[in-house]
Amino acid sequence: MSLLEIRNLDVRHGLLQAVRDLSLSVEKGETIALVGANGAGKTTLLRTIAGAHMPAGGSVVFNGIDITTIPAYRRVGLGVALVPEGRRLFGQMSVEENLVLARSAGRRGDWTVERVLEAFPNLKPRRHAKAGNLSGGEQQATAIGRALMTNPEVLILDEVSLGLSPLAVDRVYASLQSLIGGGTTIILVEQDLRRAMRVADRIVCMLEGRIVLEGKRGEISREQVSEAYFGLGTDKGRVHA
Ligand SMILES: Nc1ncnc2c1ncn2[C@@H]1O[C@H](COP(=O)(O)OP(=O)(O)OP(=O)(O)O)[C@@H](O)[C@H]1O
Repeated sequence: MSLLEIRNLDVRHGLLQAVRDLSLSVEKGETIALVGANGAGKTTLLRTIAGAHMPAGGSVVFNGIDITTIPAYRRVGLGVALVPEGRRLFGQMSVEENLVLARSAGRRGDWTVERVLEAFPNLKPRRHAKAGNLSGGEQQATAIGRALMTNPEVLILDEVSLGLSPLAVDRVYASLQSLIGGGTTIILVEQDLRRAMRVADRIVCMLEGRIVLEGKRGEISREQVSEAYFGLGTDKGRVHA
């Protein structure tokens, strides 16, 4: 049984259908990079998995439990954590307070403030700083740390690199790498194709609400992903590389 089974998912924003009849299985310990042009439906898919948006059709099954209609806060308790685009930290609260607050929402587990600070060493001197005064990279690290404090079984990261300097992106990925190596299941949206293809076990490319290409790292080329990204050569439907 896969950790996450998305079946025939339809998601709408009013009249606009952002996700169309989408099915995807995610195995335990896998890292999936979701790529695709602006408006392809990536954020909508992640938010629907996390329960921030309800689908019009289809189902989301996590650990064998149908969570399709379960509210977001209860999904956190089941082990689903989303790091949203824009990070959404409590700006007037310190890094530590943001982290501690998340713990009560999540599952029991090994993540502590100390462990997050070990995973993201650049946060150590900023522990008592207000989140609103942090750099973009420090905010992203705090947002990921906050998600980790819920002891997730699947960590969902939207636009990991958005608005960060190359150095800050390197730092965030260096920390993520230890999680990826440690068996945490990760679904991430990454605009930088080269980085996505370096970090993920599997690349999933979306176009206009559908998956048009998916393949394991090493079995899929950048050219294939680029073509799918722009909708070239995908008239045959979903392609498994
Ligand atoms: N709250 C909303 N209300 C109305 N339409 C929305 C809303 N959120 C997204 N959409 C529309 O749904 C479609 C999919 O958007 P979504 O943000 O999921 O795509 P994306 O692949 O994450 O794009 P981006 O890379 O630009 O974030 C787009 O056409 C977008 O305009």
